Amino acid sequence: MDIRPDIRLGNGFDVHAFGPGDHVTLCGVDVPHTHGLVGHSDADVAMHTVTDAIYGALAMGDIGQHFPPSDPQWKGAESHIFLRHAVDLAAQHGFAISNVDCTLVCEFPKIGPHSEAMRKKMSDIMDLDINRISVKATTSEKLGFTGRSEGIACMATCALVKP
Ligand SMILES: Nc1ccn([C@@H]2O[C@H](COP(=O)(O)O)[C@@H](O)[C@H]2O)c(=O)n1
Ligand SMILES: C[C@@]1(CO)OP(=O)(O)OP(=O)(O)OC[C@H]1O
Repeated sequence: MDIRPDIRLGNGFDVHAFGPGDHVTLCGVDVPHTHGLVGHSDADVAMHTVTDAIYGALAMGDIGQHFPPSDPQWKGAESHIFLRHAVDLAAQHGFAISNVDCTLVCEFPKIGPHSEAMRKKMSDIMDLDINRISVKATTSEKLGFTGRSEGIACMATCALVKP
């Protein structure tokens, strides 16, 4: 008999381009900025990335398969809908989320002053202790599309456990 707990790791990656606007929404927090982010939904690149990491850990597709960008239902949608769907899907399959770690890549806006609010927001949406949620940031040293401030990229890792 296999008595090991079932542990699953998933990763996520997403990019959204800057466009007109005066703020970006990251992890559900509105951060004032010189530009907005372009997307079919609210373009919350961080929340999409964490959502995809959970789907990845479950080996159950990706955000675009669950919420097709061709479906007008999701136009302008708030991304907590997608994240909560992934969390509920994990629970339906007997998994608890152990932890989430995400890294935003952009020169601006600076994430540090907002990271606690972002962790708190994700904690509330996921019903997960804030100490299990990490939000980090790095520049790409002015290299590449993030370095040219053409958009924001995000990477995330998620661990699921089935006791
Ligand atoms: N958008 C960002 C980018 C970076 N930070 C913080 O600055 C630190 C140094 O960034 P480097 O890319 O020069 O290594 C980084 O560790 C973050 O703490 C940020 O808050 N927002
Ligand atoms: C979130 C969805 C919803 O239609 O649209 P976008 O906001 O464009 O975001 P993306 O990261 O490209 O993922 C695809 C879609 O599922």
